[in-house]
Parts: sequence; C-alpha cells; structure tokens
Amino acid sequence: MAKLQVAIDLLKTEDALALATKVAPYVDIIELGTPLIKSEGLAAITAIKNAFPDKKVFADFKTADAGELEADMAFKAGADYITILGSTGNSTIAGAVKAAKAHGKGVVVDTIGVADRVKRAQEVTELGVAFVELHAGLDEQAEEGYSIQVLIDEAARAGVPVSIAGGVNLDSIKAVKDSGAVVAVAGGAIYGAEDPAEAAKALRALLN
Ligand SMILES: O=C(CO)[C@H](O)[C@H](O)COP(=O)(O)O
Repeated sequence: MAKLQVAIDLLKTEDALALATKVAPYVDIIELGTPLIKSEGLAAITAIKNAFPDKKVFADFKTADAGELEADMAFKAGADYITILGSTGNSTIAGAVKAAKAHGKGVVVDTIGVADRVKRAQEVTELGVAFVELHAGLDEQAEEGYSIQVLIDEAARAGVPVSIAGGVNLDSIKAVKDSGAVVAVAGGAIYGAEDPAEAAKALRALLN
C-alpha cells in the first residue's frame, strides 16, 4: 500500500507541530519543508521527531553539495529521510547514502529541475537511495499548462521506487496510487485545507 506523506510548508515549528498533531493519524511520513528548515533550523526536525517518534520524519534539505555532512546533520537531528537534489553529482548522493547507512536511515533524491526524471531516477537508484521523488515544485506548478499527469505517467514507467510530489490532491491521488508510486506527497492539499485532518483522512482513504 502506498504511503501518505504530508509536506509541511509552514514557517514556524509551533505551527508545524499543530498541523502534524491534526493529521498524524492519517499519514505515514511527516515532511519538514525546505522553508521550515531554513526558518527554524535543525531544532524543528528534533521537535517533530520527539513529538511523533512513531512517524517517519522527512527533512527536505534539497542538498546540492556536501552530501555526507548534510545527511549526517539531518539524521543526528532525528530525520529518517533527507532529500538530495537529483541534479547534483553522483558523489554527493553517494556521500549521503554513506551517512544514511551509518545511521540506518534513508536518502530520497528530489528530481526537481531534472529534465529526464525517469532516467535520473533509474541512475540514482543504483546508488542505494531509498526512493526517488518525481517532483514538480511550487513554481513549476504555477506555470501555465502544468499537469500532475506528467509525473503520474513517469511513475508508471520508472520501474524503480518513486514518490510523486507536485500538487497531489483529492482529484489526483487515485491516479497517483494506480501509477505504482510508493509514496504520495501532499502539501497544499492538506495544510491549505479548511480542515486539514479531514483532508488527510480523505486522501488516506483513497490510497487504501
Ligand atoms: O517540496 C515542495 C516544494 O519544493 C513541496 O513540499 C512539495 O511540492 C509538496 O507540496 P504540494 O503538494 O503543495 O505541491
């Protein structure tokens, strides 16, 4: 069964904790978004892990260099997963995988900005990453003509474990599930909902 990941793109740890408290019963992975980590630092990771020790905590570092060092920082703070950019060199990803193995944690490669996401997903899977995020970021989603269907089609032909992030919502999550993606990532569809718990519950139900 595909896992549900909530992406918390808020700026304050207290707001992230409040949101996570509402949606935790329905999600498997709690993601601290890049803006939250930049705003609050590693302490935000520790706060979320301490509050939700049974959930996987995903630190969206989007690391581009010093993979081993940054992964070590994230894992020491309590993260279970760190993201490394797929557009960076294999040595950065391999360094992060080395740190992940030392901590018994995982690396997720984020394909944001990568031209051929499927090819890169297949390449980096060989390096020992946990899974690859087929991702259209917030700016790409805002571009005219954007459709999550591109990511869904890519997931179906990737042949390696992938997540999908890029505007997953109630309309698209069934297709995300059917694509074979191992994780569905939902940010705005949950934190932007009038009732985030109901939104997460409904997304969960469609994944089951
Ligand atoms: O990593 C991100 C942006 O870089 C977001 O967290 C990710 O895109 C998921 O959020 P949404 O469902 O709102 O697209």
